[in-house]
Amino acid sequence: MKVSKALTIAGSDSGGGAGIQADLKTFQEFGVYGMSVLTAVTAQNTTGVQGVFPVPIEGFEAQLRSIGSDLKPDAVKTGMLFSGEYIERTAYFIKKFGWNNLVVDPVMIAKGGATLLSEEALDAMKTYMLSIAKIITPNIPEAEALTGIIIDCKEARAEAAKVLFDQGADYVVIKGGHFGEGTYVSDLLYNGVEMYEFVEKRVITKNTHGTGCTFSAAITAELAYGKTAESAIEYAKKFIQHAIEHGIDVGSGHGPVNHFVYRRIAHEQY
Ligand SMILES: Nc1ncnc2c1ncn2[C@@H]1O[C@H](COP(=O)(O)OP(=O)(O)OP(=O)(O)O)[C@@H](O)[C@H]1O
Ligand SMILES: Cc1ncc(COP(=O)(O)O)c(N)n1
Repeated sequence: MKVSKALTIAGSDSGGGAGIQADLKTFQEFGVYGMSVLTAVTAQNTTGVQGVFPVPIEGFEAQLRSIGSDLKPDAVKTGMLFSGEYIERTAYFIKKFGWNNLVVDPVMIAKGGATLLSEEALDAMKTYMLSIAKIITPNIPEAEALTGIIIDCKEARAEAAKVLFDQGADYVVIKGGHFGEGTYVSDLLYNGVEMYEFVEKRVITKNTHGTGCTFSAAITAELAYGKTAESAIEYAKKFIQHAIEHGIDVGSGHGPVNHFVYRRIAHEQY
């Protein structure tokens, strides 16, 4: 049986809602064969991050080599890359193995405020990752950090999208989860020519752990199937909306979004 294959290069979330776990669950939901390379292990649950433990760099590189020497992902995503050194090595191996369809989710800070990317890594993210990214999916604070633009209105968000495009990504998606408290939440897509807005109703819920990881994993799964960037983003937006609407009540803090939402809805009909 021939299957589409996707690789995630990211950190582990022991709580299972974000990071590698969110990515693999999402790939599975899309029927895509998932592979993973771990940058760091986080001790984490719905209340926050209790510790961050990087995988030794030799172990990190060994995972990339193992995949590159045997398996060819149809699409790749990056999440928590931990530091400039891991970023530089990630870009090197992606180029060396000729992996295409790269989605860069420039994870920097967890929802609870824990740092997942060291400050010195900002330049490495711009230098190494943006130039090879097909799609970059920053949230508002990440787009601000990468561009130096304060995003307090739609015009500023569009300006930041142009700057990120000029830094090398083919498609820039600036997510709007952190954009005000309005009735709607909108993500902006810029492809170098036009700006598109994807708008959905804002879901009032505390269960939003892993929204960004799940959204970018869904885009990656669609790219692995050979979909265009535009249609991958459009479908991923619908997927994350369902996943947030059906968020899971586990733990005492921010529960995760629901990665198996389609199957669960199907089961509830019986
Ligand atoms: N309350 C909400 N209702 C509907 N959609 C939302 C909500 N919050 C976030 N989203 C959507 O979820 C996706 C992820 O957006 P967000 O801005 O939360 O990313 P993020 O901050 O990177 O996520 P994370 O906090 O997991 O790192 C986007 O498509 C965004 O529009
Ligand atoms: C390992 C890892 N990667 C990414 C996130 C961001 O997700 P969130 O902002 O929803 O906590 C996280 N918390 N942990």
